[in-house]
Amino acid sequence: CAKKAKTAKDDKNGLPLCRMLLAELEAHRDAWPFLTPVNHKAVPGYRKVIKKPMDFSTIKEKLANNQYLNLETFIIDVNLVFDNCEKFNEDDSEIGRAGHNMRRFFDKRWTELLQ
Ligand SMILES: Cc1ncccc1N[C@@H](C)c1ccc2c(c1)OCCO2
Repeated sequence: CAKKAKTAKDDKNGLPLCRMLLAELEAHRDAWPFLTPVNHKAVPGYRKVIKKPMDFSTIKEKLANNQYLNLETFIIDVNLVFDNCEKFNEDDSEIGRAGHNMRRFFDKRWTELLQ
């Protein structure tokens, strides 16, 4: 059969890379709104507006349970955190700005690591 393309996305190093990237996200000063699931009882409207909640602790759990096929499926969940943030929060707000900062940081890091 055709030799599988060797890229960081699907080779055996994909998952250690995900764990490293997640550790960096969790350690970031602007990670605080994203560390645990949003408590929809404390945040009116959240459950209705955000169809697929995601946060760093849930991603960590999914990594531990081997629920990510490769780096690609991991990146999709990380981007979901930031897309949910943009949908619910004003750009000019504490949480909105934290989301933009975290997305910028993440995009820079995974593209650097993939080169
Ligand atoms: C990412 C996000 N988007 C929209 C709303 C919340 C959150 N984060 C939660 C943890 C959160 C962050 C900050 C809070 C809070 C909850 O509850 C009230 C006090 O301030």
